[in-house]
Amino acid sequence: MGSAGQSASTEGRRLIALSREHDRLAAEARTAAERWMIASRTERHVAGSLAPLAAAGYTFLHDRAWPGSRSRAQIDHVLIGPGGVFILDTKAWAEVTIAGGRVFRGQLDVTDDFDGLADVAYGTEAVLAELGLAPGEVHVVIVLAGRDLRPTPIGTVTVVGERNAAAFIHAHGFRLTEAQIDTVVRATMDHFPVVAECSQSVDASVREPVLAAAEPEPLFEVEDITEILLAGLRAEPIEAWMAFLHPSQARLVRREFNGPSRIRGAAGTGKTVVGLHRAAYLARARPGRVLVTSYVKTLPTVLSALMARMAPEVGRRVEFAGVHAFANRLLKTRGIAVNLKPNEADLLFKAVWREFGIGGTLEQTDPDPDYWRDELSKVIKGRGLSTFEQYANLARTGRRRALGIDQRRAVWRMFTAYEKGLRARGIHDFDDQILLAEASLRATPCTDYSAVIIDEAQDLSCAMVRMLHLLVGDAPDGLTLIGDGQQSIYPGGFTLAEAGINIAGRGVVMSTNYRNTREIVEFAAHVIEGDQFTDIEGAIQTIDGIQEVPRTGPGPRTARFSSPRAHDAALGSVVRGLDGRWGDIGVLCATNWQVRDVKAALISSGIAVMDLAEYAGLPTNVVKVGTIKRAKGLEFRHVLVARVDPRLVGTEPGDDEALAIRRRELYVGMTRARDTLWVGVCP
Ligand SMILES: Nc1ncnc2c1ncn2[C@@H]1O[C@H](COP(=O)(O)OP(=O)(O)OP(=O)(O)O)[C@@H](O)[C@H]1O
Repeated sequence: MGSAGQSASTEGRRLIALSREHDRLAAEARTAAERWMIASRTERHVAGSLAPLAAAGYTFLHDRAWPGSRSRAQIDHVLIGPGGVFILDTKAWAEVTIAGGRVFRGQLDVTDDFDGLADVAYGTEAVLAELGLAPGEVHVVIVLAGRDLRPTPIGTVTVVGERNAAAFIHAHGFRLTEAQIDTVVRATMDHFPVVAECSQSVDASVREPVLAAAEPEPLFEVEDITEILLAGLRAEPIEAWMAFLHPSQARLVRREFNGPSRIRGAAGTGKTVVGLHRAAYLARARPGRVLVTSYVKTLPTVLSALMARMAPEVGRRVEFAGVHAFANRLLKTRGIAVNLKPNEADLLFKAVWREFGIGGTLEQTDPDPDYWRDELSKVIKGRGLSTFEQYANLARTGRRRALGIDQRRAVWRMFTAYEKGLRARGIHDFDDQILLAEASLRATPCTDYSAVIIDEAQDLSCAMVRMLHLLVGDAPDGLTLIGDGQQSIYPGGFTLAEAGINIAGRGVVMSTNYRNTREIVEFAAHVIEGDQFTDIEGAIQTIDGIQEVPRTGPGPRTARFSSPRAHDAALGSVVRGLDGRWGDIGVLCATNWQVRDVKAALISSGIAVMDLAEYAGLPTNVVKVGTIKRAKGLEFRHVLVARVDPRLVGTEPGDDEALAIRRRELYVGMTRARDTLWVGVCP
C-alpha cells in the first residue's frame, strides 16, 4: 500500500510538473505568435503602402530568405524597378527618435542593428555588379510602420516613414530600362530565395477561431498616389552609364586595391565613368571625404554636376576641385599666405630669359623661350628640385632636348635668378602654390580624406601628385590615378616612381571605347600613329592596346581652306548642317585667340555660342566653343576641330616634342566626338 500510495503521489507530481511545463510553453508560444502577428500585419500593411509602385513598374519580392543564412531570418521586401533595387525592412517601433546620426528605440541605441542589412546590400551589390548594375543602385530602406518621417540617411541605410516610403523610392526616377529590370529581377530572385515554409507540427486541437476583420485604415488617398507617381516623373533623367555599366567596369568600381592604383586606357574607354562610380562607392562605404581632382579646372565642375544626377545621396561627401583650387583652399584654411601673381611672374621670366638665355648656350640649344619656361616650371619646380645636384642628375623624362652639364648650369643660373626675383617682389607663381601646399601637408598631415581620385593624371606635375598622395598615403583604396599617357599635352613628364608612388600589381587597362564610333577612333588614331611617349608608369609606350569599338557611324570629314578667314566663313554653314540641338555641338581650337575669332565668326552668322570656360555641365542649347585643353574629359555629339595646323595632319611624325604634343592635343580634340567629327585645316 505504502508503495502504491507513493507511486500515485509521484505520478501526481509528475503530471503537475508536466502541466506547468505546458503552461510555460503555451505562454512562450503566445508571445511569439503575437510578435509574428504584429510583424505580419505590419509587413502586410507596409506592402499595401508600397502598392502604388507596382503601377510605376516595380516588382515586389516579399518574405525572402536572408542570403546565405540558414536561420529563419527574413528580408521583408525586395523591390526592383526603374529606380534601382531596394531592400526593405519594416519596423513597428513605437518610440523612435533619430539624433546625431543614431537611431534610438526608447532609450536604446539600435543603430547597429542595421549592420546586418548593410552587409546584405554589400553582398547584393557584388552579385548584381556581375550583370553590370552600378553599386549605388542597391539601397537598404528601414520603413517605420504607420509613421510620417522624411527619408533620413543613417550610414549606408535610409530610415523613412511608411507614409513617405513609396514616394522616396519612386523619386529615384527612371534609371533602369525594362530589360535591365528583368535581368536584375531574375538574379535577385536567385540571390534572395523563397523562405521555406516551416512545418512545425502542433499537437493540439482547438476550435476554429473567429477573427475580426480589423485591417487598419488605408494610408493613402488617390491624390497621394498620384503625387507618388509624379515624383518619379520629376526626377532628373540620367545617362545610361549612371546606373548600368559593363560588368568589367562595375567590378572595377568595387575592386579593393591594397595601395595606390592606376586606371589606364585610351580616350573614351570609360575611365572617368569608373572614377565617378568609384568615388560614390568609396564615399558610401567609409567615413571621411573623397576628393575628385584634375588639372583642368572646369572638369571638376562638370563631374560634380554629373555626380549630382548619378548619386545625389553622396552629396558633400565627395568634393570636386581642380588641383590648384584645392591647394589654394588648403593654404587659406591653414592661414598660409600666398601672393599669386602669374602675370608678374611671366614678366619676371621674360626678364631673366633676356639676361641669362638670349645670346648664350640656351638660345643656341632652343630659341623658343617657352621651352625654357617649361623647363623651369614643369621640370624643376614641377618636381620641387632645390639643389643643382638634383637637377644635374635628373633624367628629364620626355624632354626633347638632351642637356649637357654646361647647359644645365645655365638653366640653373636662370632658375635661381627667377626665384630670387619672385622672393624680392614678394610674389608666387602657380608652382609655388603647389609646393607650399605640399610642404604644409608634410609638416601637418590632413586626415580629412579617405580617398583621392585624380582624373587626367598624366597632366599633373610630379609635385602635384606628391601633394595629393600625402592626403591618403598608401592606404588601401586611398589613391586612384586615372589617365592616358597618349593624351598627355603638357611637357616635362615624370614617373610615379619619382613621385614615390608604387602601383605594382595595381594597374588596370580599359580597352572598350564607349564614346566614339569606330570611324572616329580610327581617324583620330591616325594622327598619333607611331607617337612614342613616356607614361607616368615609366615605360615608353606607343598605342594603348587594341580598342574594341562597338559603335559605328559616318566617316569624319576634313575640309581644307586657304586662309583662316575662309575657314571661319564656312563654319556657320557646317554648324547649321548638323542635325540635333546646338547644345550637342563643340567647336574646339588649340589657342585662346583662335577661340575668340571662331566665336566671333559663329555669332556673326547668327549662332548662339558659349565659352567652354563658363560651361558647368548643364544642358544648354548653345554651341560650346573653347580650347581643346578646356575640353579635356568632356564629350559632344558633334565636334568641329577648327583652325588645325596643316603640319599636324597627313605628314609623318618626327621626333619634335612640341609637334608631338600638338598632335596629341589634336587627338584629344577629335576623340571628344561621339557621333560626327569635322576637321577644318588652314594655314
Ligand atoms: N557602360 C557604359 N555604357 C554606355 N556608355 C558608356 C559606358 N561607359 C562609358 N560610356 C560612355 O563613354 C563615354 C566616355 O567615358 P569616359 O568619359 O569615362 O571615358 P574616358 O576614358 O575618361 O575618356 P577620356 O580619356 O577621353 O576623358 C561616357 O561619357 C559615356 O557616354
